[in-house]
Amino acid sequence: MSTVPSGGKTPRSVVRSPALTPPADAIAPVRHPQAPAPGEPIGSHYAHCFGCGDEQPHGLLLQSRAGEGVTITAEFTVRPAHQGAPGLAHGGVLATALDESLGALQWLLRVIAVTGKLETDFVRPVPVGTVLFLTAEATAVSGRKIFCSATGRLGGPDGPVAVRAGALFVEVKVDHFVDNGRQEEIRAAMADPDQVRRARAFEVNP
Ligand SMILES: CCCCC/C=C\C/C=C\C/C=C\C/C=C/CCCC(=O)SCCNC(=O)CCNC(=O)[C@H](O)C(C)(C)COP(=O)(O)OP(=O)(O)OC[C@H]1O[C@@H](n2cnc3c(N)ncnc32)[C@H](O)[C@@H]1OP(=O)(O)O
Repeated sequence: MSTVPSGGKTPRSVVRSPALTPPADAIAPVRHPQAPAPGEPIGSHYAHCFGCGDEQPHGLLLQSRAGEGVTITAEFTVRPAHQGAPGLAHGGVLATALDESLGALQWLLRVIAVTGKLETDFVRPVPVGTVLFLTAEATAVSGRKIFCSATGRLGGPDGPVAVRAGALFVEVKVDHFVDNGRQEEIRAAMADPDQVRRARAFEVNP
């Protein structure tokens, strides 16, 4: 019989697909001079975002803070709306939390990017009521490609690892959203000066 506690897993090395390995000529990510200071909260990029928006009552309401270098920390409280099995978070919701925390790195790089690839490891079940403590880090940049990884821990920043992700984000222009988003929401976003300012600020780099 295993001595591993219920729900626990022996740590194993993470194997990522080749697309998540930066090429030899990739460079280290550079923290933008106007990035929020370490410890500063990173606001929602869009009020209707399922990951961080406060106008999504069943969303994750994930809250992020800037860390040192090109890192962020984030917290997500698992609520009953996020269940997959009785009393446990849905894996897709946990993937969303990882995706959103990785997305928040954009505030430190000051580029707009979308997830091209997201690889997730579900290490431990995450009960409803858990506060998932996430860290995310940009690890390399190659042209428009941003390589990054994230980890989610149960109950505290030093809690047991529950989820991990490796990801590739691809830099895009604001037009990516304008050209592809449903017109109703794009029109509303464009009519909101704060939203437009937020988006345009990312397109002007020193
Ligand atoms: C007015 C409204 C404005 C709203 C925005 C406002 C503010 C934004 C500010 C801040 C944002 C802050 C936080 C955001 C937080 C969000 C977190 C959630 C993020 C998401 O949840 S976002 C949704 C899911 N996401 C998508 O909806 C993407 C759909 N997709 C596409 O739109 C295209 O697919 C795209 C653009 C990815 C690439 O298309 P493309 O034509 O531009 O470029 P291309 O294909 O050439 O790829 C270039 C290089 O990336 C490699 N590459 C690409 N994809 C790969 C893959 N899957 N695996 C391996 N490599 C891949 C290629 O191999 C090539 O590599 P190489 O250069 O070496 O050849």
